[in-house]
Amino acid sequence: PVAWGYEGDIGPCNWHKYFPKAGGKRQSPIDIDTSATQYDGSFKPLRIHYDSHMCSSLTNNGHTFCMSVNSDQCNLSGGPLEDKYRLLQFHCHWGSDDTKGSEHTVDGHQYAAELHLVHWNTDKFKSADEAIEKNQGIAVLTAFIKAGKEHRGWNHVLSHFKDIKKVQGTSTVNEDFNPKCLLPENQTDYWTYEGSLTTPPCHESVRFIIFKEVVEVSSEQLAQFRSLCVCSSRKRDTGEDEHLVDNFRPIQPLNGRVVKASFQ
Ligand SMILES: CCN[C@H]1CN(CCOC)S(=O)(=O)c2sc(S(N)(=O)=O)cc21
Ligand SMILES: [Zn+2]
Repeated sequence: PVAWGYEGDIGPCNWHKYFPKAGGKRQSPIDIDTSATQYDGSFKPLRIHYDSHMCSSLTNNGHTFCMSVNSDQCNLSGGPLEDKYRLLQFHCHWGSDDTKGSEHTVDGHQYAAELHLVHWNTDKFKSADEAIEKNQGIAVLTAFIKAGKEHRGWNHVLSHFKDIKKVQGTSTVNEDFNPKCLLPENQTDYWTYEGSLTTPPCHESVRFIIFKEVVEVSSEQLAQFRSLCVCSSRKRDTGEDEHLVDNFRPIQPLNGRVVKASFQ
């Protein structure tokens, strides 16, 4: 597999050389210009049904932490979606300080981090591997994160970070944890548009559903995100491990796409 990253020669400006879809016309992330969004009154209520008795595993894949979920009881439907989608994994993107880190921006404002809950279309496809390459294959529930009061739900995930400090570190999470607790209270107000995976291979298969309400976590919790190492490449001349920061892709051209809003 081709190495890619977020800085230097293997950074986002060169992804298209090895991953041609990264130069496509419906790439993500984008800036949400709230003056240009279009209200769509036809959306049905979003249905987010997650159970909490699910075994999952937390991995440091060298680009972010990834909580893989293997419960067929975690489903998403309704809203702008025509089909039923199953939760595959969730992860986050963040920056080296609280002033940057989200992938999408709102009227040019970048948040400290961004949560992605990745789902695949089980009505249309037989496997996630098939769905990730196909139009309407993936739906990503997205919540912005800012520094504020401590988020107790996140501690269930962060408590496992010591086991995944190194790349390819994996920890099995068997506790009673429901990822729904990571979402904002208001789940009726969101923006949605058709885009892509924000990492290589950047398949143009993603429907993004982005909540308007921002979730708060403490600065200490954000610092724990940044404690994860890339560690796969050489140690800096200071001998310290390279840390996994600024793992957000820059915003991409809208190319005429319209961002729909579920609210007026
Ligand atoms: C580091 C690799 N990230 C990707 C891994 N997967 C695709 C598998 O490619 C072979 S995936 O479908 O789970 C997703 S969703 C997603 S984002 N940031 O758009 O929500 C990125 C990826
Ligand atoms: Zn992501």
